[in-house]
Amino acid sequence: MTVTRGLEGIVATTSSISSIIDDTLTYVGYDIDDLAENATFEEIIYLLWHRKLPNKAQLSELTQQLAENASLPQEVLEHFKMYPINDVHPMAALRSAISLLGLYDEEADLMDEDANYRKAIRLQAKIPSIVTAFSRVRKGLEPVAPRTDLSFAANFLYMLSGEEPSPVEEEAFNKALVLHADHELNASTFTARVCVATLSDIYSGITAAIGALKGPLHGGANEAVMKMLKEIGSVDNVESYVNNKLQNKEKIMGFGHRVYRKGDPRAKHLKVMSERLTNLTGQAEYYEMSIKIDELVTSQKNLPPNVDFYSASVYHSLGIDHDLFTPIFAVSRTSGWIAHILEQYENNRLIRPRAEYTGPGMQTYVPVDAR
Ligand SMILES: CC(=O)SCCNC(=O)CCNC(=O)[C@H](O)C(C)(C)COP(=O)(O)OP(=O)(O)OC[C@H]1O[C@@H](n2cnc3c(N)ncnc32)[C@H](O)[C@@H]1OP(=O)(O)O
Ligand SMILES: O=C([O-])CC(=O)C(=O)O
Repeated sequence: MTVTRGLEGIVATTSSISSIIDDTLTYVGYDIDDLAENATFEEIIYLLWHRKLPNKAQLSELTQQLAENASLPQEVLEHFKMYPINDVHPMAALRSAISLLGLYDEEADLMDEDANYRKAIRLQAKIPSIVTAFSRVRKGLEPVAPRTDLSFAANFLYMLSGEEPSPVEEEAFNKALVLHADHELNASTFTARVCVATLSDIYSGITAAIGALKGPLHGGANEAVMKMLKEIGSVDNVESYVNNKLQNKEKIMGFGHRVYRKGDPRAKHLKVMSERLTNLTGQAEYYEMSIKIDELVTSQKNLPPNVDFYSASVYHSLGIDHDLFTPIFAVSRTSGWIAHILEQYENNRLIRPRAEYTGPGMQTYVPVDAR
């Protein structure tokens, strides 16, 4: 047996959703740079699920379906009040709430294509309501009902704060959603595909994916980056902090990637946004610390920043609580997870690799009294 630790370089499936070739990321053949500058997140959802950009009528139908399905069952809202609220990480709350949502979907176990598409809409529509409602309930505030006249991005920020975002905030948040939507066979997407390849349901697949995204080597890195920036505190402390970490062979969060070698193409868009938003909100120090960390880690370790690095200061500038950064990643990535889950169902085979056994050789059972 040849063991490939971490499945590095192993091609485990075919997919027509997104690709990373020579450090270029495309969704269904469209360059991420083009999409980041021009597309709305609603268009991206349609693109990933249908493998083509929507025309006006298709886009307005999807937008309407998302708006109509955004409300949460009262039972899910009530459930938040039962959590040990101060101790619960929003990713754990989200993982639990998505699983719970499945209990209130009468079609949860229906596996036909149309039912799965209806569930896809419901999940994508409700996940922003879950994240924002949890965030408010834990602060003792009432959830804000979704509006039907706002874009997906604006609605999220509105439900979070209760105030309509400015055009600059809406544009930045939309771009962040577009950039995080899909990424080939990353760990959480692979998890979703492994789960549903047993012919389990879509709620189980998304719940499993959220669990995988939560870890700091994957989506959890954006929150860890913000923690690092707070810990460093000022530009003057960056050099000693980074040198110390690297000397101790500790990882700097937000750097490195399993697939990209020259750099993550999404990071440059977030870097531009970080500069703009930190300046606009009088928090330029966060951008200045970030670029200094970037210079040091890139020059000393040849490790460029990934999508999680500059997104931290972007979300911070938008006034978002730091432990909501990874749930926001999940709100966007749900579009990609769903696309992959539906693709897996279309051409399914159980995913079941092997392990090389390294335990003891054959042993004889000894009854407990004789041990
Ligand atoms: C959305 C996303 O999931 S993007 C990734 C988000 N995760 C992070 O930002 C966490 C920090 N980065 C990392 O832990 C890694 O770079 C990963 C997990 C992203 C990729 O991991 P792998 O491909 O398995 O690389 P691996 O962890 O084996 O690292 C290879 C070498 O680079 C070093 N390295 C990798 N990333 C970093 C880092 N961020 N800081 C310092 N050193 C690093 C490792 O220490 C290792 O060095 P060694 O060969 O001297 O032991
Ligand atoms: O592809 C990966 O391994 C991680 C990543 O960048 C993502 O999921 O966006």
